[in-house]
Amino acid sequence: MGKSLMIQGTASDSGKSILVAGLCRVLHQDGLKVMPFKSQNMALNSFITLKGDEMGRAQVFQAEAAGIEPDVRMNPVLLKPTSDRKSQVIFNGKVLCDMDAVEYHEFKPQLVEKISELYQELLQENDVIILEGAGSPAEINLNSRDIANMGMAKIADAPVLLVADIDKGGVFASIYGTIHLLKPEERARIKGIIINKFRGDIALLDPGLKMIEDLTGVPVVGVIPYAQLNIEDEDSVALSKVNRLYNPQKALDIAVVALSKISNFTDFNSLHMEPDVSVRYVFPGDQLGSPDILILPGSKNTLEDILYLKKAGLDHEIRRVHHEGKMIFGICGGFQLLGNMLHDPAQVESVHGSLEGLGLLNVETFFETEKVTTRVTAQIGDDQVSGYEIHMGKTINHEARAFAKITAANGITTERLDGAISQDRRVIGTYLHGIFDNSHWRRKLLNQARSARGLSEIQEVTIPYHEYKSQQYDKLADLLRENLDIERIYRIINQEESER
Ligand SMILES: NC(=O)CC[C@H](N)C(=O)O
Repeated sequence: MGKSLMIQGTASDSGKSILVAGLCRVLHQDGLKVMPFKSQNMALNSFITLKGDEMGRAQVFQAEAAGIEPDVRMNPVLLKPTSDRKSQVIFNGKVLCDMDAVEYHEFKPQLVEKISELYQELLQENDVIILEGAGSPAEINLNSRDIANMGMAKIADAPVLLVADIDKGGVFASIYGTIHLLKPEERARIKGIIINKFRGDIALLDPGLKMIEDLTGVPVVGVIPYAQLNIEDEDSVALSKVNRLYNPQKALDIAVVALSKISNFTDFNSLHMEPDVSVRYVFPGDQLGSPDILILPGSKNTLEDILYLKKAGLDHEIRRVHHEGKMIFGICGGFQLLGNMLHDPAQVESVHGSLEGLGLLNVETFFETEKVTTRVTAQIGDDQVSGYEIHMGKTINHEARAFAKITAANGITTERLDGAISQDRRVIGTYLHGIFDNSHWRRKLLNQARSARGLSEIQEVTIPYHEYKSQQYDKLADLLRENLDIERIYRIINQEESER
């Protein structure tokens, strides 16, 4: 029977996901069978498992850090916001329906039993499960029906480590306030405090650590310095911190349009590994300039995003970049945006009915009520690539060329075409998320952009993305081993820490 440890935060973006990934790596390195778990995720950035189930992205990189294949049971509930009020509710990898916040709050008690059965199953299969909370456990208006923080800690009977972000300021108040807003039995679960994203002199911090320990009766088990690691983050809180400027020391300028409902922005993480590439995100009001490759990413709401692009004047700007002879690349929602028309008669995504797209690809998209979630293998020229599809839209290609030939979907051999390429070959659209993670094909595409600029091609292919990520997880584990009292954390996991 496995053991549990839960990481909760004093706020969103305090570093819970990364900490869970790092602890998964530490335990994995120590030879334990460890699995990440988050009962409920709210994110547009999702992933498709080998079985074709959809789950949150954070548990995917945590699973990689733990050295295991992502499994939908690691994230039973995924909420994908479709508008400011509604979310698509995904349970165990499949869409249940759209609900607003009140409907979901009413529905939650039905989930408790299911989640707890599933959790027991996972405990049987693992030595340790590291759970991640959501936001803060002190949302006192919602706590009666909580399944994400203390509600889940109770189901799992998990000791909790509370992480707080010192970079934001107010760290002691947020720790003290969070702990004191909890009920006594919840408070008793908190066995350690971690201060994250610290920059500065630890000698100055030390007296504060002692004081917060005395005030709360909870030991500080570590202070983690601010570190720059290229590790996938789950939601667009991370996107607001990304680079918005071209790094002129790099030969190729790749610009990704930051759509309002951007999904799967992790599609572009592997591009950061390339020595000749600068990746920047373009928000409304930013200069689009003249990028060598302009990328339109996925979108949870393509119709809303075409209106968003038009309102920001980015539609004209994207056409200008095309006229300048640059490459335009659309993935999923981005592919749909490039087409002539978007039709949503059943109001799957929005109430807008039919809208004109950017008109750069002769394709049109119809939104359907059934969602496609597949892991695929495909052929592009002589490259075999892998990727995954997550979409409700179906796109009819009137161009002469497709982008890829799909050869297997969810492990079953198939033959169908994906995507489209324009006549001038400079506009490319595909449904394949994760396409840039294919190192060999990625280099070919980058070389095409180099040739267009008269630059010589680079033959050397960088290390496979999964190897690069593995190195990053090891670095993260080193950072935690240096700055956390790992032995004490093991005692906490084993519930050997004496009661306060
Ligand atoms: N992942 C995406 O980009 C989805 C695109 C679009 N919203 C669809 O469902 O078809």
